[in-house]
Amino acid sequence: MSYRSIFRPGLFEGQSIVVTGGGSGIGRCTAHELVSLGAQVALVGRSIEKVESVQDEISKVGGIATIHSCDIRDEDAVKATVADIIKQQGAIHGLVNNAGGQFPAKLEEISLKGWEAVIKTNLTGGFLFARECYTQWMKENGGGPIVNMVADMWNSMPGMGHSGAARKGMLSFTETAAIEWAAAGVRVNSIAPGMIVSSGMDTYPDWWKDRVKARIASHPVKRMGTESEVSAGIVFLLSEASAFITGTCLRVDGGAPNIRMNWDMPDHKNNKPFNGFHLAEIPAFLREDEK
Ligand SMILES: CCCCCCC/C=C/C(=O)SCCNC(=O)CCNC(=O)[C@H](O)C(C)(C)COP(=O)(O)OP(=O)(O)OC[C@H]1O[C@@H](n2cnc3c(N)ncnc32)[C@H](O)[C@@H]1OP(=O)(O)O
Ligand SMILES: NC(=O)C1=CN([C@@H]2O[C@H](COP(=O)(O)OP(=O)(O)OC[C@H]3O[C@@H](n4cnc5c(N)ncnc54)[C@H](OP(=O)(O)O)[C@@H]3O)[C@@H](O)[C@H]2O)C=CC1
Repeated sequence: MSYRSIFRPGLFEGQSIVVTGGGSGIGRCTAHELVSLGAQVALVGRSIEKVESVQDEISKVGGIATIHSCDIRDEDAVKATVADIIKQQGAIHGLVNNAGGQFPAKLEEISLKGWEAVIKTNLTGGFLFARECYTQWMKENGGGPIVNMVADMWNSMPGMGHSGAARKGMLSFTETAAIEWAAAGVRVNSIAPGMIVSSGMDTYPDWWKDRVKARIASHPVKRMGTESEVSAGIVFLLSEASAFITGTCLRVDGGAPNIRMNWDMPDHKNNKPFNGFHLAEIPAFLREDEK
């Protein structure tokens, strides 16, 4: 993987930045971006093989990455991992709380175990990692930026009820942490990618992938985003360029608003589908001709 960043070389020189979920997709891309800007990174994930392979890529370009196998839902494991990162890297100057995931399913098909697996992955795990980075390092050492991964487009999105609930919770956590930890010099922001081409959706069922493809036609910029477009937003939020920005959420979604609000307007007169959706799919209360 070869990286040429649009940001100023040396932007993160001498900094140690943690990237959870750094073994694939957006996390892997962000790790490369940060290393190309002078940082050393701590890569966290459940699978040691995945973070190890990114560590190899990074060492091939002369960068430094430490690797840490940890399930972010396990409080003791998170405490030990943050301590180990501090021991190995000597400091934590920033945290990218990127690890996350879910499975597409209707609400009635989600078991309690499935619900809790997703809520803990996308809300509790991020809280635990941020809390430990704060208490074990940032609080007493001048603070640092924290970037939390959310997904604004899952607000009320059918098939993503568990993840949407967790991500909205993470937005609220971001706002509260930004206020409580501001005095210690900690900035806390969220980033909300829209539809991004990444390895993350490889395991999703075909009906979901078809649904994503169908959305492209009605997307304002008619394409999905890239991992590096998300990484660029993360880098901005980690950098001094965003020094007065905290407690907010940066959308990287090509202008696609909340999915619930993003109903396509049909061509009523000709009863034709518009932007990929047939009239019959538009709820009656939105149809002008039935008012
Ligand atoms: C049109 C709009 C387009 C929007 C695009 C949005 C694009 C979003 C993309 C991404 O976020 S991609 C990146 C995300 N990456 C992933 O999602 C990775 C894959 N997911 C996971 O790793 C898991 O989902 C997980 C929950 C995070 C893993 O948890 P865990 O390892 O603990 O899971 P399990 O032990 O396997 O299962 C726990 C529990 O969950 C139930 N379950 C799992 N899959 C399903 C399913 N497909 N349907 C229903 N239930 C499921 C599983 O059965 C277990 O419960 P019990 O059966 O034991 O009760
Ligand atoms: N791709 C997209 O369109 C969008 C993605 N997002 C979010 O962006 C983030 C990155 O996604 P993306 O790169 O696409 O997908 P990936 O599935 O490639 O990345 C998710 C990473 O999180 C790690 N992870 C998952 N669960 C845990 C856990 N319990 N403990 C530790 N690590 C964990 C995974 O590693 P391992 O399996 O080894 O633990 C994996 O490396 C996720 O939070 C995702 O939901 C948000 C909006 C859109």
